[in-house]
Formats: sequence, structure tokens, C-alpha cells
Amino acid sequence: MAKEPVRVLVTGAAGQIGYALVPMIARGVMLGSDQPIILHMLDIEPATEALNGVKMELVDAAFPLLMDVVATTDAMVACKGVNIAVMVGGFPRKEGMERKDVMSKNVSIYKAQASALEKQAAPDCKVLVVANPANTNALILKEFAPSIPEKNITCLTRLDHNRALGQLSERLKIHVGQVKNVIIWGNHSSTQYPDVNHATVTPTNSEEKPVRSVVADDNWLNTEFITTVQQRGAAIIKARKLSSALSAASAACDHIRDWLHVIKDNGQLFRVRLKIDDFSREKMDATAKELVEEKTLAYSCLN
Ligand SMILES: NC(=O)C1=CN([C@@H]2O[C@H](COP(=O)(O)OP(=O)(O)OC[C@H]3O[C@@H](n4cnc5c(N)ncnc54)[C@H](O)[C@@H]3O)[C@@H](O)[C@H]2O)C=CC1
Ligand SMILES: O=C([O-])CC(=O)C(=O)O
Repeated sequence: MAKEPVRVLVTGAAGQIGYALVPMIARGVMLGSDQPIILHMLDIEPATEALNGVKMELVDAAFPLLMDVVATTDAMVACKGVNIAVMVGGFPRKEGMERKDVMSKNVSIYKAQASALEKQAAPDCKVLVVANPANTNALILKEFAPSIPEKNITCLTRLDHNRALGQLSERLKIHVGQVKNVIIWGNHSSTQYPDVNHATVTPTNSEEKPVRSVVADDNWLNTEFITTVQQRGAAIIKARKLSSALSAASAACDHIRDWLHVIKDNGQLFRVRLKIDDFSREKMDATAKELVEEKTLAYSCLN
């Protein structure tokens, strides 16, 4: 029997990530090739024409899984009954800016949209905040949508995770699928800490080994590798004059897909115990400190 359609909201759907993301969702990249979708797209008034253009293209693409499309500039309409909300709407940073520089514009959007989700979304709606500053926007959304379970509100650092896999795979000349258990700690910002201490590599025709022993260059892992991942967003902006879009859209699909389908028991997160060395502790503390500062700044923007 065919599955019931899942309602997926994409805010900022007329923007560049939105344009890359909606066809991925409609093709089943996020929820699987047997999962019908009803796509809800939200953007703001000045983007109405562009949003309708995206809707026209979705019709023209004749996606077999796409049952219906709601395209609107009304957050209450957009959030109605949604099971998954991918919050991309907001203002991207430009060259030379830090992500927290877009704070004042974006946190007030997240406060307003939290209220719309609170009133209209399905009770077990799962939320992924993509727009920057992603962690802090997610915090604001949690505060102003108290009936959405806290464990259902997440932000996108999967792109950083994928970037770390990409760097290791280029360095070792292996496929990304051969690397596992890389961790991104902390803020989606230049203080984030990509941690390879628990990561392993399975080289072709060999058994699984710690990343550190296969790379055999702690200096690279502790310096250039970390800064490359931390600064990758800025490097893309410098190259494209626009921030990452196709990789962000792809990471959003990875995030939701793994959350729903790989993590057992319908997305229940679980804790693992890890040994943290002094090097990691220092880096984790630095990014935690920045998150606390961002929180204070965010609340001052809302007052
Ligand atoms: N967490 C991550 O890994 C990443 C986050 N980002 C962030 O994602 C966000 C979107 O980036 P892009 O798509 O490149 O930007 P964009 O400017 O191309 O698109 C953003 C869209 O949001 C819309 N928008 C603005 N205010 C809105 C509101 N109140 N409600 C609904 N829509 C609204 C705009 O009209 C625009 O269509 C930015 O904040 C960017 O910094 C980008 C890349 C990676
Ligand atoms: O760097 C930016 O502003 C966009 C982003 O979050 C990323 O590419 O990681």
C-alpha cells in the first residue's frame, strides 16, 4: 500500500539553497524513493514571483513523489500540518562577515516563525534550522515554540561534518564512505571543532584503523585540517561570491534522512561516552563560550 504523504516545509524556498533543496526533497533524496511528499514553500512578499517560478518548475519536473505544492508568503499557511520543517529563510552573510553578523536580522525571523510552527505544525514535527547563525536561531525557535519537543529541534552542522569527510578523503585518496565517526563540536562558525580522535578509516583491502594512525601527521590534523573545515564556508563565499548552496542542501537531506532512518527508534537521540583529551577540551570550551556570547547577543536583539 502506498505511504501517506509527508508534509515538508522549506522556508526561504525562493533563495539559492531553497532552489537546490526542493528538487532533492521531491526526488526522494531526503525521505526515500517510496515516500510521497507534499511540499510547503515559504518566502517573503518581495520574493513572491520567484517563489511562484520555483513552483512552476516543480510542476514542470513532474516528480512522481510530489503530491502537492503549497507556495505562500503567509507563515501560518506554510506551517499548517507540517511533519518536517527545514528553516532556510533568512539573510546570508557576505564576504568578510562572520555568521553572527546576520544575527539581528535573522533571530527576529526565528522568533516569529517559531510561533507559527507552535500553532500550526504537526505535534511531532521535526525541525532543522539552516539559516545562520544556525545554532542560535534554533535556540530562539525552541524558546518560542515550547510545545515542540526540544529533541525535535536541531540545526545544520552536517555540512561541516561532510566537509571534514571531504578533506580526509582528499588527503588519503580514499572515498568519503571509508571514513566514519568524525565529530563536529559546537557552533556552526569559525570556532567549531572538527574532532577526528574517535574517527576511523577503512583503507581498501585492509581493516578499520584510527584516522590519526592512517594520516600519520598530527600536525596537519591539529592545524590545517581544522582551520580548513572551520573556514570552508568563507572560502566558498570568496570563490562563488555566494555562500554554499548545493552542499548545504545536500547536507540538509543527509541530516533529516539519517535522523529518521539511521538513528533507531524513530529518531530518538542517544548519548555515548567519549574520552576527551586536553587539546579537544580547550577547543570545545572555546566554541561553547562563543555560543553563550551569541545567546546573550540574540536576546539583546529581541529586546
Ligand atoms: N548551516 C549551514 O550549514 C548553512 C547555512 N546557510 C545559511 O542559510 C541561509 C540561506 O542561505 P541562501 O539560500 O544562500 O540565502 P538566499 O538569500 O539565497 O535565500 C534566502 C531566502 O530567504 C528568504 N527570506 C528572508 N526572510 C524570510 C522570512 N522571514 N521568511 C521566509 N523566507 C525569508 C529570502 O527572501 C530568500 O529567498 C543563510 O542564513 C545562510 O547563511 C548557508 C549555507 C550553509
Ligand atoms: O559561511 C556561510 O555564511 C554559509 C555557511 O554557513 C556555510 O557555508 O557553512
